[in-house]
Amino acid sequence: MAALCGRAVVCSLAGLLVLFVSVLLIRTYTWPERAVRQWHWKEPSGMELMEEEKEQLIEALKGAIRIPTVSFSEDKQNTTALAEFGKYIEKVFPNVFSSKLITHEVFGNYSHLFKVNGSDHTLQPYMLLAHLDVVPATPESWEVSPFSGVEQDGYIYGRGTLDDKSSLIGILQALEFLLKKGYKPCRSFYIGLGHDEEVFGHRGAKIMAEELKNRKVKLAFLVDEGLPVIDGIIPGLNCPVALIGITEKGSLTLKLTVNGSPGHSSFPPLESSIGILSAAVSRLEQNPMPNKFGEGPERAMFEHVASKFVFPLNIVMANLWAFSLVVSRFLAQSSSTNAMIRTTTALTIFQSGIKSNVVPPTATATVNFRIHPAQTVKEVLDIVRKTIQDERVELSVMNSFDPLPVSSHDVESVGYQILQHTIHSVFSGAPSAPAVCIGNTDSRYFVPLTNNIYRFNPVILKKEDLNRIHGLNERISKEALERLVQFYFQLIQNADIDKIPIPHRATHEL
Ligand SMILES: CCCCCCCC/C=C\CCCCCCCC(=O)N[C@@H](CCCCN)C(=O)O
Ligand SMILES: [Zn+2]
Ligand SMILES: [Zn+2]
Repeated sequence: MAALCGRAVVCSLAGLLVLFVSVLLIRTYTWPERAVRQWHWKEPSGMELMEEEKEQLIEALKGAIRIPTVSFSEDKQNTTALAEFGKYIEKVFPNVFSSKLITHEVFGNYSHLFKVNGSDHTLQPYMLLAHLDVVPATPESWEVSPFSGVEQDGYIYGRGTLDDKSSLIGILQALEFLLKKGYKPCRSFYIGLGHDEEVFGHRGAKIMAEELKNRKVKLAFLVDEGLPVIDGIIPGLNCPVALIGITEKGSLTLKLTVNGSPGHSSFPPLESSIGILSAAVSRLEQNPMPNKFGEGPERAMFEHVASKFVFPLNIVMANLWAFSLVVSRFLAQSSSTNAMIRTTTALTIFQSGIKSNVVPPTATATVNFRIHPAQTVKEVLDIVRKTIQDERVELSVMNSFDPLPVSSHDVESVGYQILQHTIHSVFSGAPSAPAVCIGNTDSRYFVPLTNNIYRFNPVILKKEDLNRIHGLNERISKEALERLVQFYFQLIQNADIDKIPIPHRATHEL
């Protein structure tokens, strides 16, 4: 009897296991079979650049890098360089500045807004954004001078080659080439070039967005800087994947202050302001914000590219219903993937003390949180207070905003489809996936103008290049720069598609 029962249990378990494995395999090998509406794409012209055009493009970027448009803080920018940059683009892109199709305005002295007037006024305009300011660079730590625009081994080096002068020059150069070829757009579009993105964009992009809103402009979609085509960044993903930022993390910057008792270091207080503050920031770092994998759009990103993972990770990614805990633990292991799954905590400034035998009265620290789409500023603040649990640590909010709305990214979404199609043809069939942009962009000011904001940097980025953004030896290969221009060249032409999709066969999305 007991033996019979035992056998029944074993059979049931085996049956369940077979069922479980079958579900895993069915989901893996029929995934993702989403129907994509096929639009009636016109063939964009002139995909290949001529040698002379390539040379012009490379010189245009080098010249832009040599103008040190550095933003140190909101009140400290290199305004001489910002003004020079305005004259520079006027000289390098004469057709853009003289075309009768284009109007040009300056905002906040150094930001530029172009409107390229299309022939079909029934089509809603779209917008391309980039910025001309850059973060500071410490020349002594670089292999080449960061503002020399030096070319070495097929790369152009310099601050801004990835963030964001390459895109700025790419957009203007693509338009310059198109105008030279006699191109006239059907759909109108705006180009916004902000001059203070790296220090919040209050005087550039924010003012431009407010003015467009006053003019009652509504945008079909907007493309700004953002996530790249990643290559080798997610272990097990066996091809480059273009990540399209359909939302952007929120941000909270806190200043922590401890006022203690100052005095002679020969009879120090039992607890100093430095000690109390250090313990508080250490608690914040040692207790990361909760893992939110699966509660925001990051889950869709993995599902989109599930079939591109090597075996057996393809099974795991196509079955996140069963494996999301394992995957989230795995993603928490590296800083770039960790940033996708939780609100991050970055200790960025720590200040106290003036002399070795003086106990300082005050210690301050700045902590920057990037807020996961499934959380809010308020929730993060509550967790911070609970984690620090020390009333001697005063908290003040320096700036904050909640995560940005999720843009449409379905088969009916014109902007997303135009972007996806352009990526597919320029990046040799690379799949794209919706994702969460972990950095912040000027595009957030345009939320009142459109529900369709996409943050995408048309450059392939490998793991070893990640730290060059805002870091040392920032660079772009000449080949990547050419591809970037081809991307904007095609995007502008593809955006001329009308609103009526041609019903077509269902096919793989990727
Ligand atoms: C599944 C993991 C995939 C990880 C991929 C990580 C790829 C990271 C590559 C690029 C980073 C994206 C950067 C997006 C643009 C950020 C622009 C920027 O630097 N913005 C500043 C604004 C500063 C405003 C004033 N503080 C920022 O976010 O700090
Ligand atoms: Zn940038
Ligand atoms: Zn930046």
